[in-house]
Amino acid sequence: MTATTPAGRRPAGPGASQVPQLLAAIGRDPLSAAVGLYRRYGDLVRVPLLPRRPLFLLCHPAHAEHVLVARQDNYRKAATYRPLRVFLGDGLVTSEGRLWERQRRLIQPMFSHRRVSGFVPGMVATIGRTLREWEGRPDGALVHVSETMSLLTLTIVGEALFGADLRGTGARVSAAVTGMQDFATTAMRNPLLLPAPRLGLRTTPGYRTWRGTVEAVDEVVAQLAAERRSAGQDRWTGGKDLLDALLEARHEDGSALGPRQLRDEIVTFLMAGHETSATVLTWTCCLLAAHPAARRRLEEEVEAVLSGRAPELADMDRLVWTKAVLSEAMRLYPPFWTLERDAVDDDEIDGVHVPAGSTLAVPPYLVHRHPSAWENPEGFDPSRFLPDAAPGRPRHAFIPFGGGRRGCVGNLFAMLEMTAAVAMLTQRFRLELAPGGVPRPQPTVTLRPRGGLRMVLRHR
Ligand code: HEM
Repeated sequence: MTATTPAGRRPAGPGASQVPQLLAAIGRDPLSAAVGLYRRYGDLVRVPLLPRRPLFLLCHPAHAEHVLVARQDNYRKAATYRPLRVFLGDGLVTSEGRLWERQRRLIQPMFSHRRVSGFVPGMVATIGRTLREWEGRPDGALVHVSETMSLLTLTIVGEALFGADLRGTGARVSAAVTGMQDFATTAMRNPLLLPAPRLGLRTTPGYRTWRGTVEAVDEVVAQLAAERRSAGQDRWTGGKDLLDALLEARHEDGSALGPRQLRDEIVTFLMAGHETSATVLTWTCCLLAAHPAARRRLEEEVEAVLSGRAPELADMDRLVWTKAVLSEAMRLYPPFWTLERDAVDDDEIDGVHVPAGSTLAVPPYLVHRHPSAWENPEGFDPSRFLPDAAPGRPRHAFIPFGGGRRGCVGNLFAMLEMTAAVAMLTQRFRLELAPGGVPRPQPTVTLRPRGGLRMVLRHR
């Protein structure tokens, strides 16, 4: 199949009469629907969802670069993020314009290389504590990998950014985030959402339960802000954390962040900073079990670099295969499997007219499999991420952290915690697939293994 839509031609895609059928398919499984559209029509697909406001599916690395980087000023977070906005408010992920710029300026320094590097000892201690629970389990026990990874990454974010011990409330927050994602996903598939967002949300099944979930998270968040530890001695950095920065921030007129903005930011970081990394760690465990040669190489690297001791910051650069494995897991199962934007003004992509108000979906899941950039795209092959393995690969063929100014602020944080977690897990255990094998991905806001992931624990 030719992937590119020739310039100047009307883009390929289903006709208006096929839209109801397509909406039903999106409702059932949006990932399969996107893959189906790509296979049938190529890498620039136009779907006439609403009159004058079509949906474009863009799967080529050059499209990703166009929307996320080259013409980023013309694109804002899509209306499909509205269900998320109800939960995250105007936090960094969902805000726009000057408000977003101000927040990003305030928060970015907290994620500098120096600051984030300082989190490594705390991350390692938390990972060690989490894995000790598995050490007590008998060989052959079934462990809940996705749940453990979720609690692990939530605990790390809580401690690093908010100086809070979330081990007690963690399971509640984690379950709430999952509930929020499920609801947001159902809402995003509600055909009423785009023309009538409020009605779309209220008519989505589970709306009431979901409001309850939001309130439960709000309680935890309010408690976090109220319990701000003043001494800070037991904080990882020994210095100021994100919560301090938010509490101390002042607008140009000298006023502090209001309680609503503070709440939105905390909820945003609890969500964006934990479920994503947890999902990658979960898929990584699963892929390693399915590819024993890659796992053996990982075990050898971890032994050669660490000789049985805990990882330190200086080791991170030397755990080259470990990081390649994580990148390959993110290529195949990018947590944010689709990124969506609305066009502010008219644009042209590959010679195709994109009217203002169109929604553009750029799915990393499909960009990461585009044959122009990836050989054997469906295969698991971490060596493609070894240094100098693919000098000519377009930069935006790999966009697990998005791109441009709205790219992930926590990417280094995530890479450090995930590298340490995989290395420490490999030192102690080997995880085997339980009957049923590799689960199918479930496209919610993040791409989770359907039904969670349980694996068989083997001690090394
Ligand atoms: C493997 C882990 C992670 C992945 C794959 C990931 C992916 C992404 C992606 C794709 C975006 C852009 C979304 C869009 O363009 O619509 C994003 C934004 C963001 N991420 Fe991450 N993320 C990860 C970990 C983290 C962590 C650990 C944190 C915080 C500690 C974090 C905080 C954020 C925030 C606040 C934004 C919004 C940035 C902005 O719009 O200015 N993420 N992330």
